[in-house]
Amino acid sequence: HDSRKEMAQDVQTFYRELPKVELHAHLNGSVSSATVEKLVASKPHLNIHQNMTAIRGGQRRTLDECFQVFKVIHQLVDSEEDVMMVAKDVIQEFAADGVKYLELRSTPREDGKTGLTKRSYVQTILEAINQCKEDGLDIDVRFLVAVDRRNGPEVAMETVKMAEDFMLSSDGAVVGLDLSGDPTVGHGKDLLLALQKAKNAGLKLALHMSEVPSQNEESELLLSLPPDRIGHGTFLHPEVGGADSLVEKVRKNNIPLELCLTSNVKGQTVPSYDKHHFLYWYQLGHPCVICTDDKGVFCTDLSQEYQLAASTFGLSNEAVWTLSQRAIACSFAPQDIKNQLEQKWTKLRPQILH
Ligand SMILES: CNc1ncnc2c1ncn2[C@@H]1O[C@H](COP(=O)(O)O)[C@@H](O)[C@H]1O
Ligand SMILES: [Zn+2]
Repeated sequence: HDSRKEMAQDVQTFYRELPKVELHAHLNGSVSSATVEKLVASKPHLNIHQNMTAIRGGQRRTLDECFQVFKVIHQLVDSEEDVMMVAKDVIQEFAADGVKYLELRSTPREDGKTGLTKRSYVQTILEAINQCKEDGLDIDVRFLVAVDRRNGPEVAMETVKMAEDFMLSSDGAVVGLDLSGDPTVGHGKDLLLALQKAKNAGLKLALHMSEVPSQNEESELLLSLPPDRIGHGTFLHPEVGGADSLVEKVRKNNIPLELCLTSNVKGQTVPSYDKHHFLYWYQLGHPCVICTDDKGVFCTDLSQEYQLAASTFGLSNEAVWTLSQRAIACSFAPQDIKNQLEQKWTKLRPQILH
């Protein structure tokens, strides 16, 4: 059945109309069931079914099982043509959900059989971004090149070099670097040099950190860079085995957190919505940005995530509006774009917040 229809019924108009900023979205995790259907139909020999690419309703998976799901999606998306369709669909879906500014991230992949190279992979996504712009979609899209921590320091360095090239040649579309991948594999210390190089070159850093317990040492190291944003940061604070020193560093540097409620609950790193670390950081007045992570895999969208945060933590519409507006400043957009977005929010406010 169609999960988008399921959602549309129970997300209130206010959250749909709310202008939103999405800063943490992995391309292949964001592929909707409608797009998966098209991919499955074009590759019948793979014998892949819808239920292998998405975690529906009240289902939970271990984080490990979530990473198996990405492998299935990667099998379905293995050519320039697929990457183009997926990127365009994902951008259109975010735009239709009221996202006015989107930072997509994706890990460059190659495939000998289709001729896909890591460079053509990124180039294709940038082309999709340009096409959506030409189509007049009301969404500004930027791109973060992702480093998969599983692939080790050499690939990380190679990816950083490519990201630097694209930053200079993409007319402002490539703004930063992401560090992601299975958090239980590899160690941040081996990637520090590559990350430092990216930062020195002017790429912004959005790093997954403390997504699982017992990574204080790695998080301490990564925070020394320091990154420009943190993905998840689920286990940074002392109440969950983190440390005061970590919290202090994050607060002192005012590093925004990208928080993904459904992803964390379905991936079982957080036991229930009301126990989500959003509350801890929000109560400190720390910059928190609500994001989807993998809207396709976790069957959600950004409107739904805002509604979830509001209903779980009792946020007024006013507070939700402020939350979405404050995300603008956390983006890696150039200052003139941030100003334009602020103006857009100011203009829309009386129509939507009554
Ligand atoms: C659930 N929590 C998560 N933690 C860490 N990394 C994640 C992730 N969700 C997604 N990714 C990263 O994004 C890739 C899929 O998109 P792309 O092929 O890059 O577009 C995954 O393979 C993983 O590296
Ligand atoms: Zn993520």
